[in-house]
Amino acid sequence: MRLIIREDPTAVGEYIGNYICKRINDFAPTPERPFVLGLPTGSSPIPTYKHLIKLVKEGKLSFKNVVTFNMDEYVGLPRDHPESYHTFMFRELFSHIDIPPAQVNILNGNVKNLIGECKAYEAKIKAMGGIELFLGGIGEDGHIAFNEPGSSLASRTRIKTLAYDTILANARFFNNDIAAVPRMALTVGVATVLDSREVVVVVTGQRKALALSQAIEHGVNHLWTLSALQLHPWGLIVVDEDATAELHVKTVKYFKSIERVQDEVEAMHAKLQAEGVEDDQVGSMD
Ligand SMILES: O=P(O)(O)OC[C@H]1O[C@](O)(CO)[C@@H](O)[C@@H]1O
Repeated sequence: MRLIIREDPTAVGEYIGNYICKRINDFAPTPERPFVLGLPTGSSPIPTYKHLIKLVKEGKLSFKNVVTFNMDEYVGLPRDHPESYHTFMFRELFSHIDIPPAQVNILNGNVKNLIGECKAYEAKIKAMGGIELFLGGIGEDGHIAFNEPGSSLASRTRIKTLAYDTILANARFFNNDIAAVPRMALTVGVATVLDSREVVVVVTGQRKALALSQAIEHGVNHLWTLSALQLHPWGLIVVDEDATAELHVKTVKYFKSIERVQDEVEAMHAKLQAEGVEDDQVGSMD
């Protein structure tokens, strides 16, 4: 796992936006072989989305051959509600880029058969050949997507009852009316995220600092589901200075030293891939 530290949320968004841009361009997607991208909602990814929009407008990036799968959606909130994740994604990203709407996948929390919806979502991800890069956000309790504390680390897309902490945190999007926040969501599972070939997680702000330290300085456990990223060979967390507030100085120093050689490792990885060496022979970048 790698940890990249940037000054503030804007710099974090620029880093992740450029990173995703490079991954998509290196992949050279076509209609027959699209780049499959997982995406989150929340306030943390907004600077990344702003930067991706800028790159598309500058002609440096195209989503024409990108297929997206969102992490989660509330249950029972109308699709056109201003706080549905469907509305959020079109408002913050999809309406400003060149992605064909048919290539956007977002769970539908308004169907009768919610279990069927979740199974079909997993099947569609599989049919697309799996997710190339999953960008994720976390909650203050360390949940990734809506995999609340106590979620199985082997979980798949399913219905999830939101933790009270999450309902409180998300009330800010519902005029601080706790009663207006949906109680349930559909979410990809921890295992769905870990199945992706690469996972990038954005963590900004001091209120996420405890979750970050629990996820990277302690063992893998189901109470801080982001900690499962330790099991992934290609995990990257990009944070701002505020989010490092609970980390040990030696942890910060360690990851900063890794970043210094990051470019060399990436160059080596690209060279080995060009020579046809499989990913698992290359090893991780931690
Ligand atoms: O970035 P914010 O606003 O803290 O929101 C994070 C929330 O968004 C989510 O990514 C929901 O998809 C959750 O992981 C988390 O609850």
